[in-house]
Amino acid sequence: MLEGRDLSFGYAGTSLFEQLSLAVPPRTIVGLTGRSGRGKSSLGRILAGHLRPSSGTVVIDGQPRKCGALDSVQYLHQTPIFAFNPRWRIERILSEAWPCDADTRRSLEIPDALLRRYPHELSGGELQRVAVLRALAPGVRYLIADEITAALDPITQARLWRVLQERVADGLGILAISHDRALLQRIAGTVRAL
Ligand SMILES: Nc1ncnc2c1ncn2[C@@H]1O[C@H](COP(=O)(O)OP(=O)(O)OP(=O)(O)O)[C@@H](O)[C@H]1O
Repeated sequence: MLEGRDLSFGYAGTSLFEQLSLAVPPRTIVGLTGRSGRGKSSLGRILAGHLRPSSGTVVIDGQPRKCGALDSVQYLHQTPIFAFNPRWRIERILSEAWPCDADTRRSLEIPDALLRRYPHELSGGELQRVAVLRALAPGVRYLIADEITAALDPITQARLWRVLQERVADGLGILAISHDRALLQRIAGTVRAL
C-alpha cells in the first residue's frame, strides 16, 4: 500500500495542508478532488517523490519509498508533452523506459506509425496514451494520474480508463486526481476531497 502519513506542505511559507494522511491500496483507484489551487497536484507529486513534504512521510508497505532507477510510483501529468524530450521520437521515449510489450501497446491503440513521430506530431489523446504506456513498466505498482483525461473527448477518456481499470484488476493502485467528480465516482472505489 502507498501511504502518505501526516503530510504537511506549502510553498514559500504558506500552508496548503497539515497532517494529511492518504492511502492508496493495490488493486484500487482512489479519487482525489477539490477546488483549484487546493494542493491536489502538490500532494500527488509528494506521493510520487517529486516534492518533499515539510513534515510527514511517504511509505510503501510500511517502508520509506526508495527512489531507484525505476520507481514503483509514477506520476502522470495532464499535459504529457512537458514530460517528453521534444527531440526524441516516440519509440525512443518508450524504449528508454522499458521494452513495451505489443499487447499493452495494442490495448492503448498506439500503432507502429506513431512510433516514428516526435511528441509535437501527436494529438493530446495519443500523447496521453503514450505517457500511460511508458508508465506501465514492470515494477510500477502505483500511478498518480493527475487530470490525465481532462482534455480528452468522452470516448477516448472511457477507453483510457478501461485499460487502466484492467491494470488495477491485475494489482495496480491509482490515485486519480480530477475536478470531475462524476468521473471519479464512476472509476474510483473511494473519493477523497482536499
Ligand atoms: N512551485 C511553486 N511555487 C509556488 N507556488 C506554487 C508552486 N506550485 C504550485 N504553487 C501554488 O500552490 C497552490 C497549489 O497548487 P497545486 O497545483 O498543488 O493545486 P491543485 O489543487 O492541483 O490545483 P488545480 O486544480 O488548479 O490543478 C496553487 O496556489 C499554486 O499556485
